[in-house]
Amino acid sequence: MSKIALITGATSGIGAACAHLFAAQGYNLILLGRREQLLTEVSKHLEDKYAVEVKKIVADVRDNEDLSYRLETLPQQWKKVDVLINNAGLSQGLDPIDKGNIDDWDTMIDTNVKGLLYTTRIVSNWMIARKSGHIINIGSIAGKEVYPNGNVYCATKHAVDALNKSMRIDLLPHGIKVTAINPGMVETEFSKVRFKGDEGRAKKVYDGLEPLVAKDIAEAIWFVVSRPAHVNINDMLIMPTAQATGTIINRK
Ligand SMILES: NC(=O)C1=CN([C@@H]2O[C@H](COP(=O)(O)OP(=O)(O)OC[C@H]3O[C@@H](n4cnc5c(N)ncnc54)[C@H](OP(=O)(O)O)[C@@H]3O)[C@@H](O)[C@H]2O)C=CC1
Ligand SMILES: CC(=O)[C@H](N)C(=O)O
Repeated sequence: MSKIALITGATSGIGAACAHLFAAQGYNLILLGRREQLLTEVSKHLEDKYAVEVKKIVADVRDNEDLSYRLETLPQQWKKVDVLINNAGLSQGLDPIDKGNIDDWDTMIDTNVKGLLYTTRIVSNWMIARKSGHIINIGSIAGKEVYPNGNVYCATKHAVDALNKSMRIDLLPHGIKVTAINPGMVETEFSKVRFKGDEGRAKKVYDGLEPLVAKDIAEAIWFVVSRPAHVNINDMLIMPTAQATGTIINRK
């Protein structure tokens, strides 16, 4: 029987790259995101290419009622989730604390922290019932340090760091592995979303350096997931060679 991975934020970037890699390894997938068309395209491509089964969940992780309904009404065999990748997340804006947009703050907190909690609350119970599972939380270098104007995004990723450590303690008696993957600069839709569609500004973020690509992070996640049963990698920080900290970057 094939293993199952549930990936939130699977319509682009790191989540979509994980979907590809896990499908290539023969995993059946539950893919979650808000953009239905992209979810359909990714799912169809993977089903055709790798002959795996894919369940799509078009949902917003901020909406606990709808998310719970969609997860709890999955057929029983789809609740045997082996790997949960809590990846859905975003940054909105890059402003000093006195000028921040309150709606952006709410969006980041509701998605990056509360959405991750809502998903974990449900899926961890499925894992506890089977006394096995692996939860991968996508944090960030922004969860290890802060950078100018990163304030609320950094706070949400520090919260992910704390939750990752807490989850490992709480789920320890149940044999569930918990790992944080903390990327530096990865060229995805991340900066386009942060700058609200301003492609020029988004591109500038990666000027003069070779950033990570989503596949680099997916490969690290696969490495973590494919360790022997007695090995857990607690925390991984992955940066482009040209990036030393959140803001110290060697640009050519
Ligand atoms: N790129 C980078 O430099 C870094 C990224 N990260 C983290 O990696 C994770 C993935 O980001 P990345 O791949 O780079 O960026 P992308 O913007 O390419 O992907 C983000 C994904 O999250 C999904 N998402 C966003 N909001 C919601 C929501 N409310 N409900 C459900 N899904 C949602 C998006 O899907 P949809 O819009 O269809 O809902 C999309 O699939 C995030 O947690 C991000 O914070 C961490 C460090 C660095
Ligand atoms: C600084 C980073 O590497 C990260 N992509 C972020 O912008 O938080």
